[in-house]
Amino acid sequence: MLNFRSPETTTLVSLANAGVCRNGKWLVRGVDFSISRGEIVTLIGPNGSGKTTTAKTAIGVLKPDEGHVERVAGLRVGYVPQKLAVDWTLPLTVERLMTLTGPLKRREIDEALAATGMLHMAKAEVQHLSGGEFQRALLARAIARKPDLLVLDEPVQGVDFSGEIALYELIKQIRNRTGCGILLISHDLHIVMAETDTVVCLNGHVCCRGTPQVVSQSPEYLKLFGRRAAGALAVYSHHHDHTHLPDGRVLHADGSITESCFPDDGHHHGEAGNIHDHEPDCGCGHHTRLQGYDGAEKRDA
Ligand SMILES: Nc1ncnc2c1ncn2[C@@H]1O[C@H](COP(=O)(O)OP(=O)(O)OP(=O)(O)O)[C@@H](O)[C@H]1O
Repeated sequence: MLNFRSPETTTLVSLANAGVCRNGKWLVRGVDFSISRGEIVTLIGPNGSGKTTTAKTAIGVLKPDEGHVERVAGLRVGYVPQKLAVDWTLPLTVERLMTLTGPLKRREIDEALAATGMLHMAKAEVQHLSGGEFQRALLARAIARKPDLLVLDEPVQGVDFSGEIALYELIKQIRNRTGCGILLISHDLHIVMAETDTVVCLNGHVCCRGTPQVVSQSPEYLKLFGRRAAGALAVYSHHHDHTHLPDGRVLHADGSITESCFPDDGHHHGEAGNIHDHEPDCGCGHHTRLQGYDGAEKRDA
């Protein structure tokens, strides 16, 4: 297998202090990360935290209003958007979906459908596909033009647990076979694809980042999710020093509340990677978003 993490690996995209502003409001700000060939970067964060905005900025669909984005010359991007503007009242087969936005050779269509296990469904109507089949069809469409970078915006949405594991295994196979870089947006705040090299946690800015803590060795995890899941999924443990309240204001560790984050927010005291083990009620903004704001006593110390 190729050594994807060697230091000489090509950087495909890098963002430095990137920010996007609309109607006087910063949608994301101060975003730094890069994606290299063969690398998997996963963006997580609550709804509206700027994941899609960041991904679109990385691939050049949006221009940053501050900071810089650099892309390797001639970068080919395969993009699976979160939502697809398709008129569902019109008949549309899987193979027609493949060429909606540009021509492909028969061989390219068949190869991509075969790689995603969808060749037998080439003539099926897209409207009738299951959630997992639909995501596979979108993946086939994205890989057909042999991208250097694959951007997948919530590729496991509408897919059950076992379908999610199968999709992550497929994404891993695509990375291993083609060596492309992958930017993945995850709908889950704590469970990410096990192969993820770097998790970037957004909440209008980079709250924290690091490697997921691979738990496949843990007997408790194996008991809970089974061996197959342990190979595909990993837990990203993280811990924030402030909480984003439902009304958009920010509750800080000292109990003060401000309209927005401080420049140094999201960073922990001293250690590399900002990764800590934590309890489900550690008080990071994500939990309070999920569970409802329940007071200052659950804030980080
Ligand atoms: N063109 C725009 N003009 C104004 N606001 C926008 C625009 N695009 C996105 N937003 C806002 O920016 C914020 C970030 O949106 P974005 O879609 O990037 O978040 P997200 O983290 O991907 O969310 P989700 O998990 O719900 O998909 C949201 O509050 C959204 O309403």
